[in-house]
Amino acid sequence: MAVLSRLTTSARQLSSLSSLAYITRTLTTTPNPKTLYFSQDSKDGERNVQWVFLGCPGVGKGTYASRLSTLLSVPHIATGDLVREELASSGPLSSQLSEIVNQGKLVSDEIIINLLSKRLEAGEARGESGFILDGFPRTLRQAEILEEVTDIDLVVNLKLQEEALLAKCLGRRICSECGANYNVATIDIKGENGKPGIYMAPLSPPPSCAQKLISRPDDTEPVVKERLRIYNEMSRPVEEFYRSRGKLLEFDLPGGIPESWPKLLQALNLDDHEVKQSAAA
Ligand SMILES: Nc1ncnc2c1ncn2[C@@H]1O[C@H](COP(=O)(O)OP(=O)(O)O)[C@@H](O)[C@H]1O
Repeated sequence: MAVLSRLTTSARQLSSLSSLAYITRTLTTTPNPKTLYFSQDSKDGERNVQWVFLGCPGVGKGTYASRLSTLLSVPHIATGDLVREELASSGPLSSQLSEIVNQGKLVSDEIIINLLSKRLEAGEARGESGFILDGFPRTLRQAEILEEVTDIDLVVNLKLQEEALLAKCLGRRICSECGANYNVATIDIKGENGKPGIYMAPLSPPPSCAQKLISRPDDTEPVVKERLRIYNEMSRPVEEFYRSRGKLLEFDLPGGIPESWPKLLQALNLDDHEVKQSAAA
């Protein structure tokens, strides 16, 4: 896969890539996801979608990226998961990574690109094509490198007010046995001064997972606040990077999954048939 070899080369050369030039354009057009999605038909010899999900910690990137990856039959690649797998493997990087992650900081561009290259390589060996990236790029430099190695079709920017983000991170639970994600928080923020309120019901575990729930060590209040601060400092510019290239689709979450999923599909122009199939799944 060309993307892989170019990304691997970028990973090797990263330290020398001190000033990758990028053109700041003032395009404010919104991409047309319908065109993007339907142009991917493999029968026409086109490749699968190459999408990116941006958004603050706790916004639900993983939830929606994972649902869309099933719908579009492309892998969902979350760099946070790659980091956690590396941590769990107790490999040479793991103690260095755990310190960084547990302080809410970003790991280096070089490490993250190496982990992503390895993941793409393994996927290529399994015959994967296309991707939905979640949590990458998170710095301007990562975005510039990605732009150099491949064409990203669409970038979905999920948005939610900060009060809800903190509550969602603190309410996040994972089944230690099957890895499924749940959320025990009930979010009920009243609208005021023209700002809309938002209600999100908890995503409760079934009895089979209820006794096995754990929290991520970086989902504590001080660490979440630091991750939000770092997102604003390091990742907001990535939104502008894609906005200026006409690739950014802004999506304000209207509520929990039942309200947001159909609206997201609508915003992406994925047709009724697919919506009904996925709602039934
Ligand atoms: N693209 C990236 N660049 C640097 N660090 C990353 C990247 N993706 C993940 N990480 C590291 O992994 C941690 C967990 O990532 P993730 O699960 O995506 O968290 P979040 O809930 O904050 O979006 C991050 O706080 C960061 O330390």
